[in-house]
Amino acid sequence: AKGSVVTTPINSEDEAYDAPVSIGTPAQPFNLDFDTGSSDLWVFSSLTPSNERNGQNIYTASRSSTAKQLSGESWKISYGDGSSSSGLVYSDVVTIGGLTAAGQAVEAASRVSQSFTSESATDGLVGLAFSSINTVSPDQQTTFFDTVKPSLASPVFTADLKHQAPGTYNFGFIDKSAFTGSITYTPVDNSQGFWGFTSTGFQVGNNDFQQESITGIADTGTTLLLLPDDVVNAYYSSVNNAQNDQSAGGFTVPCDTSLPDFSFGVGNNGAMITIPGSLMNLGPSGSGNSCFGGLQSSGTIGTNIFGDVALKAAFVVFDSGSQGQPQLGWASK
Ligand SMILES: O=C(Cc1ccccc1)Nn1cnc2ccccc21
Repeated sequence: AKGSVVTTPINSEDEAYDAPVSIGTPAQPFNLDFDTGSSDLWVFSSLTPSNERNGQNIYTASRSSTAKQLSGESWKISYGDGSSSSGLVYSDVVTIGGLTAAGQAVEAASRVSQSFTSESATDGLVGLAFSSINTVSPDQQTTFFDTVKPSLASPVFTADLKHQAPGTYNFGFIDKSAFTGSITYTPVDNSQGFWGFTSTGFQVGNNDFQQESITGIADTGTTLLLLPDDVVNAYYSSVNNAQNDQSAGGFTVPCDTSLPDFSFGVGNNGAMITIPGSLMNLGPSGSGNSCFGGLQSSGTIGTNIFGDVALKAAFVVFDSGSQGQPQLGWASK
């Protein structure tokens, strides 16, 4: 089987990307954030207090003839940015891009934190990291990808995010028309449950390539590209009037400045993904006439994060192991 679903930026800053998902019988429609940085499929629900909702679609299990509560099961998740949600668990039919997962764990929120409430465009998340970090307790559940994997023509999914334009998540196949050149594969360390890999280094504009092992995760659920301070300083030191403005939350640049490209190395054959300078500006920072940089410090996080700013410059293959070992494939587009 194969699936293909269109994913769309939720706002003019490409802050996150939603895609349509149907849950239950008859189908209840949702717009969910596909997140390769977590492994819970959760939705706003009839359990979510009305003062924590803001127009989101809600899942009502009692209206689905195929919903079954997983008794005694619950979930509770917190994300790196401090946001969180928790609730109860049902199994139900979940359809994404023509692919149907019967008996998928659907995590119904009985509470959500403020940033989820205020993001009215997003009704929840589809976790696409490894099932080893799914939070359902006492019986851990599988991600949508793991649930449908046995039925897929190939145990892969791909992410093709775009700047201010619809992109695509495909399941079970690689669309050769979606990228240029060849795909460079690199091994994945999934010991922490993420799509972890090591980039071989970086390049600012047309300067020399800087060889530096940069270990991080490919995370569609994170907006920014979060890298070590030496990389971030090398980039912004090449931008006139760039400044690290704590009141803005990081590096800002003058909004009318053309920015250098930023490239990062993948694989052991010298391949690079190049983020055009235009995509390194995320728009007004909220203070002064400065704009917020798409590259920021991973500082105290403990890992580097190749978020949407990086991923939207590439066609990315999340390969769970057609060769036994999970791997990430990177291609330009
Ligand atoms: O939380 C983060 C970014 C982050 C910030 C600081 C430390 C570590 C990571 N991304 N993310 C990934 N999936 C998410 C889902 C919801 C909210 C944020 C999400």
